[in-house]
Amino acid sequence: MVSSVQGAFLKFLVQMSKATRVLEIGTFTGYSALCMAEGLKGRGKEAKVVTLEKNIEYFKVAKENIESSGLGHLIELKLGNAIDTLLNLDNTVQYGLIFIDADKGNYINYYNIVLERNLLSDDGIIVADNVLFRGLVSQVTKTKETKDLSKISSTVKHLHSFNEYIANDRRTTQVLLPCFDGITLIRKNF
Ligand SMILES: C[S@@+](CC[C@H](N)C(=O)[O-])C[C@H]1O[C@@H](n2cnc3c(N)ncnc32)[C@H](O)[C@@H]1O
Repeated sequence: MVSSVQGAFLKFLVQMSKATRVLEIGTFTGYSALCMAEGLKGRGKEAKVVTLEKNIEYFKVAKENIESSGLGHLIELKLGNAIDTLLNLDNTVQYGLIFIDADKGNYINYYNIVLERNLLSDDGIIVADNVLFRGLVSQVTKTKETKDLSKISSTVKHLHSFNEYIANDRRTTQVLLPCFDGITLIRKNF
């Protein structure tokens, strides 16, 4: 779950962007969805955070939190595996900000589906969380030199692969901010 400062940062990004639609991959208790919904206030009837969660217990907790927040009209929860949900989302609707914060092994898949299905608006940004994972991601590069990657967790390896993958992807421009747990901002190239 994002910290309160990161929540304020997400709200700020939504306010700065022209987004009326925000897509979140990974709801948990709904905290970051609520922060981003705060940033959508005053953006009209179309304004919505669509947030995806596969775990029914977290989904129920998030639903309760969102309903009691007074921001329920700005948030739509979708239960299910995010890959399936993304593949079935109406792609005539584009999102101005897409926050990737679910299972790290699927970050590359989420990124590719978002771009291939054209879910990101032309002036939109993708925000990917935990890309430095407690500073451990840098260990992958160091350990590669000694060739002993067995002690590195799969989460950390997945995030390293994601960082390398997007850095080599000519479809987008990215900036990795070494704040919070590492956060990358990504926009489309033309
Ligand atoms: C780090 S938490 C999200 C935290 C939330 N964004 C926040 O800051 O308040 C990640 C969430 O993604 C969900 N998740 C993991 N894999 C998923 C998948 N394949 N599809 C949908 N949700 C998934 C987990 O159940 C968990 O609730």
